[in-house]
Amino acid sequence: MAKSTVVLEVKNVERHYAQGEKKLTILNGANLTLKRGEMVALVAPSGSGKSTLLHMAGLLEKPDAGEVIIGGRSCGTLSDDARTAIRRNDIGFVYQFHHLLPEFSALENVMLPQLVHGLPKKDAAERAQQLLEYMRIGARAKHRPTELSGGEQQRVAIARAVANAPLLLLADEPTGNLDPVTAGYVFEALGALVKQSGLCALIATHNHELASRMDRGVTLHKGKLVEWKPALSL
Ligand SMILES: Nc1ncnc2c1ncn2[C@@H]1O[C@H](COP(=O)(O)OP(=O)(O)OP(=O)(O)O)[C@@H](O)[C@H]1O
Repeated sequence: MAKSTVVLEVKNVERHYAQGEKKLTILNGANLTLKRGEMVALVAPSGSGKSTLLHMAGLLEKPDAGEVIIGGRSCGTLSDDARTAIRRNDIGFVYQFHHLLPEFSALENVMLPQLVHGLPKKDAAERAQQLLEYMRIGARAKHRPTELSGGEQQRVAIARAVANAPLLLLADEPTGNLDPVTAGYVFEALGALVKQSGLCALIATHNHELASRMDRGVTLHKGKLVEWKPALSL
């Protein structure tokens, strides 16, 4: 990665969808900068474009205008292969539903991306175990997803997302499917990981309490990102 501590830059990003004859503008000059070690909440009403923004930042979709820069590389003009490589090496994704592979243990689920990355099995297993310990579920490493609680499954999913030491973690409602206490545990584990590893995270959430515990918050207003204040009722 470049020397700069800036990991993600979203610059004047626009995204429009066709709705019949009409043009639906979702992002309209969205700007955002994320630095190493930062955990930023994305709090905005349903349908305002949170997932759309995460898709742009995660190189899953291309903006209609503007630029996404990751680790100093402007991604718009890169080939599909280069974008896939950045997605695989530098970005971790966490979703509301964990999408763990049911036939594999927690440990194996965290090992898999590392094996795909070419890491020897022994090293992948060691790192996977370390990450699970870090998420305080090391003792459940041999269990399959169905033998784990929702919060435990989500912690495995987070460990898997950071297994290849990405620069950037993008999470779409990672605690949306959990009760408030479990959501708090998962959030704490995620926060500790961000601080410890120096990655940065953009986390879409409807949970204002969790959002207020992050370094800062942003919200979407008329397609632009503006600072979010915990007191604001959205
Ligand atoms: N491929 C698409 N084609 C047309 N419209 C789309 C497409 N994807 C998203 N939209 C529309 O764009 C808007 C923003 O969607 P998005 O999923 O980004 O919202 P969101 O803020 O993540 O919502 P939620 O909190 O409900 O998940 C919505 O009105 C949605 O219907």
